[in-house]
Amino acid sequence: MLELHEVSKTFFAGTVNERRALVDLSLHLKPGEFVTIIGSNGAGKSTLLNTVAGALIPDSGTVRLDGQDVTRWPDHRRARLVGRVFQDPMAGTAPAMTIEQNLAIALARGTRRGLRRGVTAAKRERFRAELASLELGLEDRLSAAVGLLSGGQRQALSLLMATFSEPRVLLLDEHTAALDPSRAALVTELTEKAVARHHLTTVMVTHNMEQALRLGTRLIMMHEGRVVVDLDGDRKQKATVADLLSAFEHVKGADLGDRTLLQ
Ligand SMILES: Nc1ncnc2c1ncn2[C@@H]1O[C@H](COP(=O)(O)OP(=O)(O)OP(=O)(O)O)[C@@H](O)[C@H]1O
Repeated sequence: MLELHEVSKTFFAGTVNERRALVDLSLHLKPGEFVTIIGSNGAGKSTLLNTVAGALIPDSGTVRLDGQDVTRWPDHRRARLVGRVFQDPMAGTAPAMTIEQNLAIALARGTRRGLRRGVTAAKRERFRAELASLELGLEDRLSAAVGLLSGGQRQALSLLMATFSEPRVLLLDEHTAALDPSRAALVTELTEKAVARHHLTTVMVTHNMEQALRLGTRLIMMHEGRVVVDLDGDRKQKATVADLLSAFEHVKGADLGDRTLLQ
């Protein structure tokens, strides 16, 4: 479903500021696989997601999505294939537009500009039903400006917008990190439901080790642009925070950084 083969990306190559963000990184995800990614600061986690989304083109290597080589496709060309939710609740939605306008844009994602963005009665009914599944009462606020919603509500809406057109891969970039604990728990629960409902192939970056262990079917740890630990099946199920910490200790020079949460 998602195949990264020997992908490398270096910023400011050949200067004193050179940063090797991804180093010959290979990662193959089967359909429906849900991988959580942890790693030290600057390990390359966001660069990996940007490379899958097409926000960054790698220096070398290939990215294949659903069997197609998308390595050189710009992000707008991949929009239909990739859903993404960012850490910042403000990033995924247009605040001045209404809930239904935002949903209409998400539904039209990847189709030709200007086509099919209008809100018809049939679409409105679908939006109402989808919003009701969030259980936040948003189905009665279709005409409300998104800027009026709380951070948690906006993140739930962003998640819905990223998933309801069933992308081939869903990218979650620390999408619960900016929320208070109860809202983070709600968005996490909605994430699990959406992934299960649409059988989404998912890549989630998190600094929360407990979350990385509990969610998903596979866990990878990155360091200096490489995958240094890759656990799935029983090995992931049985792993503990202590195991992850000890794995980090065995990676030369690894520093968890001050943003990592152990539970
Ligand atoms: N647009 C950019 N321009 C220059 N350097 C960049 C850029 N994006 C990332 N880098 C560098 O590439 C390396 C990997 O960064 P990246 O943001 O992918 O790491 P990360 O694992 O997401 O880190 P964090 O957990 O701190 O968010 C870092 O050294 C970073 O400074």
